[in-house]
Amino acid sequence: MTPAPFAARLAVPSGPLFFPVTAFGPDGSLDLDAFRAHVRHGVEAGAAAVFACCGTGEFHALTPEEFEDCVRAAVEVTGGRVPVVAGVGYGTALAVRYARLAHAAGADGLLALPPYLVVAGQEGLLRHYREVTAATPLPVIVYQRDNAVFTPATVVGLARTEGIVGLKDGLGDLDLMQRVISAVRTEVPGDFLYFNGLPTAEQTQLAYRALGVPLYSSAVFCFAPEIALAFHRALHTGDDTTVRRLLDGFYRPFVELRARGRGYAVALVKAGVRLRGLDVGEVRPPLHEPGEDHVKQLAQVIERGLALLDEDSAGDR
Ligand SMILES: O=C([O-])C(=O)C[C@H](O)[C@@H](O)C(=O)[O-]
Repeated sequence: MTPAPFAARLAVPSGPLFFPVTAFGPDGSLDLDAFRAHVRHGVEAGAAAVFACCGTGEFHALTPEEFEDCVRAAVEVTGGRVPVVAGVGYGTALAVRYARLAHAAGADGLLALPPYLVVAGQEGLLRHYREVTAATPLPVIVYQRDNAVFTPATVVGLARTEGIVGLKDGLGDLDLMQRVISAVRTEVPGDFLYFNGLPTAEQTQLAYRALGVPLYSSAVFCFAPEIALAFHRALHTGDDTTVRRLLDGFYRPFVELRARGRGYAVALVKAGVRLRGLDVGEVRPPLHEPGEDHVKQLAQVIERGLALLDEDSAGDR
């Protein structure tokens, strides 16, 4: 059976979008076995797509060889059950190189991270993403955040580019997002995918959904797939009581803890995966490990989140 085109497979996701961490051994080298186990667990738990080597996957800390090995491992483990999207980034030449490596490794699509370091104008940004997209036949999702923030006109330009299928927003400016969605809807025929890509996107997903953005990334899915799945299900079935219970009892404390340290967006997620029993190692510099006290608090937050699910099923009985 020919798999449905990439955008159609993502448009109505059957579960959370999974951004796995990348596993490292005690000496800091890549641990592909642990990475495979992490990806396998996520796909079997119900991920709708695997976004390998993105922000949560420490793209910035991987050599091109490690990147290719990880993407290939994710593709093998996933076995076509759900799409594998690989992060690509840095300046145009390197981003093109990563895109080709991802293509060679069998990825189904690319997430284009912001270009490295410079703050560029709209014209240069558009050219950058067009060149990266032209490098392979893979569909590309452009990730808006930090130094890559687009005007509605630029997103119209991106959406008109053959191969660019969507925009993932990590900025959180709802007024801008509304204008972007309106401009693309008015000026570009066909579907364009939008993703809420803010850290712990569940926290803001009610607002994004109201704008017409049904898709969101989930870092929580890495270490508490039960909670991420319950939230996803509740959101999609209109179970507002569960949505609110998880937001109040789990997501808010997690978001607040995640804001306590620089780099916790990744380091705390990795600590969560270890707490749940899979040794994916530590983050690589320049990130650093969370303090012991914060890891303890994370364990409590996870425990409380899991207990909320028990309350939920007890209520069903
Ligand atoms: O590049 C990345 O890893 C992401 O943007 C996805 C994350 O899951 C993000 O939603 C987060 O950190 O919560």
